[in-house]
Amino acid sequence: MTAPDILAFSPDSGDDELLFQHIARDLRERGYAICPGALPLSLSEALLGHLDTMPGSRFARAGVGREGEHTHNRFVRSDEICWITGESPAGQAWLDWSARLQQFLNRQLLLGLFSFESHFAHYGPGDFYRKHLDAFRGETNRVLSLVAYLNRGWQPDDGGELLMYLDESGEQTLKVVPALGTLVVFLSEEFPHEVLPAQRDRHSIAGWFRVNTSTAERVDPPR
Ligand SMILES: O=C(O)CCC(=O)C(=O)O
Ligand SMILES: [Fe+2]
Repeated sequence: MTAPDILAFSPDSGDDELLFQHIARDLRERGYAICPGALPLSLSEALLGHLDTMPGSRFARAGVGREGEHTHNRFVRSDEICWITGESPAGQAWLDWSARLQQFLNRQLLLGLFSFESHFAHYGPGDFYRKHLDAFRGETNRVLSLVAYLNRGWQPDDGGELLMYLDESGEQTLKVVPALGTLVVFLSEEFPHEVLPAQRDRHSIAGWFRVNTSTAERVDPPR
């Protein structure tokens, strides 16, 4: 297993431009970017504060599959999610920040990202999400996946890593610790990945930038 070098950002830098440049460069060069401590601290704090106030009833068991084939398959994933609509100030701040990233990447990489959907995810102890792709080649308009972790004090033996498969053979993998402020961005069609079970509650946001296709009117899948 080889872990490519990862450039860390100071969470206090407050300089989105530098971070966005780093993400754009890594996406261009290898199709993914992993940025520990990169989510602006004020945004992390706001999202954590919001999570604290959210009743568990706002979360619903996550499903898999597209519209017609949408199912709740406990063998594939066992987390629960809550879509981010922007009705809370923290949710809106997240959407604003993601919109700035979208605009930057569109300018730099001409990706034509058109919209963004995202949800909070909660994995309880033992929960997992088996190996999957966020988009299937030619079948969907999810282009870029964005994950942000919201876990203070994550310890090495807490588990819950994101395991990314970097090559077709599945030999080259990368484990990402879901520590507060770590961001992962990757081409949705290119990288299978899975969430390993954790020993404790694991909070994150998962989001997808989409292009506008002829099927864009459909709710596809977000559920
Ligand atoms: O939380 C993570 O590390 C990744 C989640 C994920 O793969 C997904 O929601 O599609
Ligand atoms: Fe995923």
